[in-house]
Amino acid sequence: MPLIETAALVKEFKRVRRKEGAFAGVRTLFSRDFETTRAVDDISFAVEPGELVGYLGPNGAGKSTTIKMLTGILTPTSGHLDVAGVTPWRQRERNARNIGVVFGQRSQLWWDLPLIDSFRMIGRLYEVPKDRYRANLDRFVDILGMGSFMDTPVRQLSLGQRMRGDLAAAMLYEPKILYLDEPTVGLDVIAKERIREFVAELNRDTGTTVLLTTHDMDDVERLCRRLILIDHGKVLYDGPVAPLKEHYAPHRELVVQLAAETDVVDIDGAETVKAEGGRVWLSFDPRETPAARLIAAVSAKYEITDLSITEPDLEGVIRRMYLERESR
Ligand SMILES: Nc1ncnc2c1ncn2[C@@H]1O[C@H](COP(=O)(O)OP(=O)(O)OP(=O)(O)O)[C@@H](O)[C@H]1O
Repeated sequence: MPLIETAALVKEFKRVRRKEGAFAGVRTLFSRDFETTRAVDDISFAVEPGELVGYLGPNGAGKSTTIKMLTGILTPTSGHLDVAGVTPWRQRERNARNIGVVFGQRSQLWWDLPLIDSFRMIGRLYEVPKDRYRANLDRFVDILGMGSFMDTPVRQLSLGQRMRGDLAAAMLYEPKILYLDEPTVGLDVIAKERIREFVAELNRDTGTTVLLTTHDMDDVERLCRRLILIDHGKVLYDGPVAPLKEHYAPHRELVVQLAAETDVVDIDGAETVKAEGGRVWLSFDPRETPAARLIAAVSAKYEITDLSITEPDLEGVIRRMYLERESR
C-alpha cells in the first residue's frame, strides 16, 4: 500500500491583478480583479514505503507547492491527498508526527539556543523515549560530523552546519517520511556529501521514505532511483532513472554564441532547444551527427564567436523532454 498518494491534485493561487496609472495602489487595494496561477495542475502519484524519490523540475514548476500540501502547510484547491493514512491539511498534528521536513532556505531550529538544546526541545515535544533519543542523537552526530558545534547557538552556525542540524532535528523522532526541499543548496562539497551520506544511510537502514527536490544533479545521481519530473504543475515523467538516462544520455548539447541574434539554427541532425540573445543550445546525437560535422555545418551558415559542447544535465533532459511533448 502506498505511503504517499496524490490523485488529481490541484493548487491555485489567486492574486489581485495590479492596476496601472493614477492611484494604482489604492485601486489595487479595492480591486476584485484576480489573476489565478495553477501551481499544481492535476498531479497524481504514489510512493511506496522505503522509496527514495526525486521530485524535480525547473524553477516555478510546482515542487515546493506540492511539498507544502504534503506537509499540511497548504490546502489543495481540489484533488485527493493521503500521507500515511492522514489527510495532511485536516490532521496537521497527526501528519507532523509522521513526517520530517527540511527546507534548504529556512531553519526549524531555535535561533538563540545551542544546537543541543534545540534537539532536546524536539525530543520532548515529540515525546521520544530517552534511549531512542540518545541512540539517534549519537548516530546522527557521528554520521553528520556535528560533534564540534553542538554547543554553538544556531545563529552562529555556518549554512552547512545549520543544514546538518536541521536534518538531524527532522529525524530525531523517527518519522516514516522525510521531505527534503533543496537540502544541499549553497553548501560546499564536503557538507553536501555528509548530507547525501546521511540520507542514503537513513533510507537503507531504517527504510525511511524520502521525497527530495533539488536542482543538484549530483544529489539525484547519488540518491534517487526513481524520478518524478514536473513542469508547469504537471507530471512529465514518473519512473526509474536508468531508462530516462538511456533515452537521453546519448545526446549532447552544442552551445554556440552567434554574431547575430537567431531564434532557430536550422541544421540537419540537430535540434534547437533554447535560444537567448545570440546564444543557441543545439541538441544532437553524436552517434548520428559527429560533433565536428555539426560545427562545420553551423559555421558554414552562421558566424560563430564562441562554442562549447556539454553533456546533458538534468535541466537539459527536462528541456528535451518538454520539447518532445510540445511537438507531439
Ligand atoms: N503563495 C503564493 N502566491 C502566489 N503564487 C505562488 C505562491 N507560491 C507559489 N506561487 C507560484 O506557483 C508556481 C509554482 O511555484 P513553486 O514554488 O511551487 O515552484 P518550484 O517548482 O518549487 O520552484 P523553485 O525551483 O524555483 O523553488 C510559481 O509560478 C509561483 O510563482
